[in-house]
Amino acid sequence: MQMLYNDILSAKNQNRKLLAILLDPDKIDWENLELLIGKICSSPATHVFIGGSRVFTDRIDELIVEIKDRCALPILLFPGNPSQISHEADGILFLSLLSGRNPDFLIGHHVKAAPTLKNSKLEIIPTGYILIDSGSETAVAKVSGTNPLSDENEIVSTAIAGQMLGKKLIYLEAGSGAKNAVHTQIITSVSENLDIPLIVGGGIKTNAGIRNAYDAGADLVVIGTAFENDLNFFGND
Ligand SMILES: CC(C)=CCC/C(C)=C/CC/C(C)=C/CC/C(C)=C/COP(=O)(O)OP(=O)(O)O
Ligand SMILES: O=P(O)(O)OC[C@@H](O)CO
Ligand SMILES: [Mg+2]
Repeated sequence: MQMLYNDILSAKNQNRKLLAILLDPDKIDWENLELLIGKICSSPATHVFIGGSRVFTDRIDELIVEIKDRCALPILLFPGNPSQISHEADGILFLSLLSGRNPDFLIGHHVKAAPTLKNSKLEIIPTGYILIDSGSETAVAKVSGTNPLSDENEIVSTAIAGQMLGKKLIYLEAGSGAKNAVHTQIITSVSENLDIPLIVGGGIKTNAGIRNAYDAGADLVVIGTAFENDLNFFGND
């Protein structure tokens, strides 16, 4: 049963906006984990995403178990490669980097991960991942050796192709800590051309930035760096 996906879909249909906090397992302050989890639980977040373009720690399982012990939010893996798969999570954004032409990130990592995922209880959500130019080179561009897109027509066409390929979500990514978030005009054009839910993330630094992304047509917004830097971010304006 596609519980997680059905919830995202019904939220979209009811215009109920969703918010994910992205945790990079390498950047966890383990001494203050309880505080972090408390802040996540009392935040407006509806989901927790876990991942990074590169992750070196072997404590992903432990991190997820700790969060699940204290917090009821669904946990979705957001992996840069197959080494980040944890069976403790609820689901996985099975990302294909549609903005690039690197076969490893279009299908190669997926082939490697498939046997493990087939034997797991993780809910698998095929996701078209589109890297958008945000003013400077991002970690995703570096690890994948691909260029971000900047042309609006190409971005919209890529998103439509993703939906036609059967992706269940489209994710417009400016890159973690990006100088500029995805432009509202791009979010609107893409959302008007899609039936499936639209995720937007990267470089959103204020609560007003979250609202702008929602108003432009994002169904789910991802916040990583701003929350990492300030655990009271969601109390600010
Ligand atoms: C199918 C499996 C198992 C993996 C898919 C692999 C693909 C196609 C990934 C897409 C490209 C990619 C490298 C995505 C990483 C997404 C991510 C978690 C970004 C988070 O931010 P970071 O790039 O780690 O930022 P920092 O450098 O600030 O930590
Ligand atoms: O860290 P930030 O800039 O919030 O980006 C979140 C996420 O979209 C990155 O993959
Ligand atoms: Mg990272």
